[in-house]
Amino acid sequence: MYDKITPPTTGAKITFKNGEPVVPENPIIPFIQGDGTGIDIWPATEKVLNAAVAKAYKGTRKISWFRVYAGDEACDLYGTYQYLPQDTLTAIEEYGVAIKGPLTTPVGGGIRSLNVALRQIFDLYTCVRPCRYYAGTPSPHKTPEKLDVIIYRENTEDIYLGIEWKQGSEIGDRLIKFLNEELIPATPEHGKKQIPLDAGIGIKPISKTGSQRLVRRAIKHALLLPKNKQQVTLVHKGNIMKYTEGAFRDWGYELATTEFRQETVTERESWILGNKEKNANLSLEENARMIDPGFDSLTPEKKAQIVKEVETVLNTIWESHGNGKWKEKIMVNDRIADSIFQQIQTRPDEYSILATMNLNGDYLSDAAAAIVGGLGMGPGANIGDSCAIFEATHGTAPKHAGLDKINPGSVILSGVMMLEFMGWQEAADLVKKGLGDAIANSQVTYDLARLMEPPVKPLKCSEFADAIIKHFG
Ligand SMILES: NC(=O)C1=CN([C@@H]2O[C@H](COP(=O)(O)OP(=O)(O)OC[C@H]3O[C@@H](n4cnc5c(N)ncnc54)[C@H](OP(=O)(O)O)[C@@H]3O)[C@@H](O)[C@H]2O)C=CC1
Ligand SMILES: O=C(O)CCC(=O)C(=O)O
Ligand SMILES: [Mg+2]
Repeated sequence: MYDKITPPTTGAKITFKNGEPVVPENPIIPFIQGDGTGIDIWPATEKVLNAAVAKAYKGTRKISWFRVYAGDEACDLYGTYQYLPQDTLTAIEEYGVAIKGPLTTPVGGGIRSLNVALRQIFDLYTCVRPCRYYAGTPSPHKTPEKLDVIIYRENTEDIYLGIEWKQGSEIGDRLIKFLNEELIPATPEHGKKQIPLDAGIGIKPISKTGSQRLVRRAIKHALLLPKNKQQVTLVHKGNIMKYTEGAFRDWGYELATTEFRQETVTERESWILGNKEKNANLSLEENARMIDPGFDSLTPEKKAQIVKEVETVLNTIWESHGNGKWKEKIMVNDRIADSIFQQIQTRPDEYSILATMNLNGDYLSDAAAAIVGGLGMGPGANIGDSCAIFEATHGTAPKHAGLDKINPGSVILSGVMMLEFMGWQEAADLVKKGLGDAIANSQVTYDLARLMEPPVKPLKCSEFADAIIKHFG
């Protein structure tokens, strides 16, 4: 079945039932060490996860690691350009849950992202990236503890689908000609716009199915959070990209107010209900004026539309959501993407789950990680209906590779997410405690040490792993 790798002789497969993992006591879990600093981070991660499982379950549970290859080391083993060998894909498909270090993607040309390819091949449509603060972590932000968000990033479409044509390529030029001469003139709203003849072209597909399955998972997660964190914010640039990013927002609201009607309230609905609660005699038009500050300057048609919106909300959900009942529901709101970058800094405690499309989520996850300690503290999971691959937010950080220096925190915390996904909460809790206590005792790698006041002597990557294990208690 495999060409150059052999699965462990002990252990069993994780399977999936209705999208949930069914985990044996001794699961076989494939791992990709990764390029660049993967060589430092992976051994540290494996050591910490093994120690936590051994301590939590005293030998009754154990992970059998199965080394599989991707990136540079795959080319070393399988031959030139064999960046993502079939063996690796077969192993991940067979064993269902995997964990990986970072993989290199060249800019401008060369291979497309192996990271993105894995997400697409296994339809891992949800990228989950929690950004939470561990006490004692130095941060450039004054109140990093106020940020506690989980980014739910759509993981398979948007411009990451990778359908692009290089400037000057034959098909790219044909496409521009076709658009300029036929499709754009046939679309009156585009007026006399034309695409520059020397442009590269990329396609940005955002589908209803892709958007709604992502938002569905985000809302399901919100249902499990404490009441004060039960909120999902749809992040988009829909003012500019109306039929892609704007549609993501609309489809998100549509899903929330149909599939989760009893569990959710939208921000606009909460305003309408709240206005009526404060003044039972408020007319529909007065209510409409209060939810839309520019109401009086709108056209009659637009005014009528908003009055109708108010009427529909009051007719359909007053009974289930009115008289303050909406305060017990999951709040679904939306924010423009550029605004959310400043909001997570200026009003971090107002946000909880941020549901995004692929590109916005990529940007936002590095920005949010920076607030809580940097890319060394940014874990992640790529989750589909029958497979999950855990990986950090950061990349290969090549200048630090092989120096036993880099912070393994993000991949270790990705391992924590994997243990939680498997239901091995006791082991996950041990790692979180160990990592939290190591940081609280200023036992940290260079990235955090340099931000501490007064500065502390940094631990090596491997020493940080040992410190975490010592702090299991
Ligand atoms: N999922 C994946 O596998 C990903 C892969 N990549 C790929 O990685 C390669 C390198 O990308 P690059 O843009 O340099 O981004 P990286 O995320 O690899 O690194 C950028 C900088 O972030 C800091 N950093 C990254 N990881 C850590 C860590 N574990 N601990 C502490 N600090 C960290 C370092 O800053 P400093 O030097 O200031 O300390 C580093 O120089 C590219 O080929 C890119 O495509 C990128 C993102 C995700
Ligand atoms: O695949 C890559 O090289 C980059 C991906 C990335 O930045 C991310 O998923 O956060
Ligand atoms: Mg990224």
